[in-house]
Amino acid sequence: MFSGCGNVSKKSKDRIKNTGDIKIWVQFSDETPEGKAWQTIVDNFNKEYQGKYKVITEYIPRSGSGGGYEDKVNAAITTNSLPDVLTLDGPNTAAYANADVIEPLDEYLDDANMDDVLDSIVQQGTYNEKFYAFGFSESSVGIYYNKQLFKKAGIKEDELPTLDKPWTWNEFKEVCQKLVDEYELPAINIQLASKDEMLTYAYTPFIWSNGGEVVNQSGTEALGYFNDPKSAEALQFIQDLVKKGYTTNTPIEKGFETGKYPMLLSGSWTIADLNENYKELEYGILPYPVSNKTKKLVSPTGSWQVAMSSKTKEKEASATFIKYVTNTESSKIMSLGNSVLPIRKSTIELIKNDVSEEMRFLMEQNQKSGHARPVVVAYPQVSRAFQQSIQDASYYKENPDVQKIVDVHAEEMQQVIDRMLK
Ligand SMILES: OC[C@H]1O[C@H](O[C@H]2O[C@H](CO)[C@@H](O)[C@H](O)[C@H]2O)[C@H](O)[C@@H](O)[C@@H]1O
Repeated sequence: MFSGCGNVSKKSKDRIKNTGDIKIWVQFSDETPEGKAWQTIVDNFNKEYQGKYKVITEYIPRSGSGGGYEDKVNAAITTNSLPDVLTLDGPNTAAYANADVIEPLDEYLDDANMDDVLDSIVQQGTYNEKFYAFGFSESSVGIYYNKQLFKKAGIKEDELPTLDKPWTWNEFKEVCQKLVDEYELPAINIQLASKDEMLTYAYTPFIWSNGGEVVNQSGTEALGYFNDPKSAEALQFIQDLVKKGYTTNTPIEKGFETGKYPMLLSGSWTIADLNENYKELEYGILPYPVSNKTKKLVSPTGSWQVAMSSKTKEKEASATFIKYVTNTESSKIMSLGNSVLPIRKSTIELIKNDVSEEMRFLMEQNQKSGHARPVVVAYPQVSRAFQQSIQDASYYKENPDVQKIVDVHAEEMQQVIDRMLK
């Protein structure tokens, strides 16, 4: 009898808590273009579902080193205090799903028109054949260049690379030399100083372009892949850029934006920043430089996603919001507001005439050469080892032997992968 009473009272407690209000954590600030676009979507949702569901967002920006948000999520996992819905980066899906932090969404998606969603978004959110996390934007990275600095250094518009004829690594180095000779400053900020996921995200395409890999297809082997000479050659390319003074791991703050550096390696969201805060800058975007040997263009994809905490009591409300933030209209608001790539074919159709030439270029590059980061349960640790190997390579005086660097870090990756697979 006692136990019966206990159950009834627990159930009714759950019902009382089941109010339709949901809390969501996001990894950006409400003052950024992304935060503003997000709040518009949330306001629209709250209006449409007034009286039924209500979303409250907590904005927890990632710090410069990529921590902040992730640290808070990790702490909440241990104290069982995650919100109903949380954001997570695309390549972390396997780690979160494997640890049962997030809930599969498949049973809620019958009316979500999933055929309209880009394959890259479905793939990054899928683990063990279940769909766990829904990307709310897609991404791409390119080489931003300052039109005036290029012109003054004698680099003509018709010499610039295209998606069909990108610069090889050697051609890219020749251009860097020309710019360094002219301006006596590094030619490009490749964001080495970010020391976070940006390094894995932006530099793995160099490895793939050269025919290398970080891990094998099934994500079980790093040894023999990350330390294959083809992968090492890509790190050598990056080390050479630092060694020759073409780039630096201690760049001037906002050096490209303020017209000092001729080039910047960055994602599509930089378009929003430049258009808003550096209106004077005349810039364009160029494709990734390609391996001298293969000449294969590869660019990064992947983006932040929304997922339902496996502990939420508000499953219907959470799923309804996740579908809302990823529908055609919300994807349009996010893409135009934060200059990020759409996640749906219908959104691409809807906005293709409204986006800038630079954005259209990145959308095309994405279709032609986009490559997702590997699906590995130990992704966070593998990525950290990758980032460390880049850091090591960039300190070329201390670590001149790139093969040695990849040998050490491939071993480190293998150890964490093996531990996870046990
Ligand atoms: O503004 C869109 C997003 O831009 C960043 O994320 C992108 O770069 C990350 C590497 O730094 C990469 O891991 C992620 O998959 C890309 O979408 C930023 O870190 C995000 O907070 C932001 O939503």
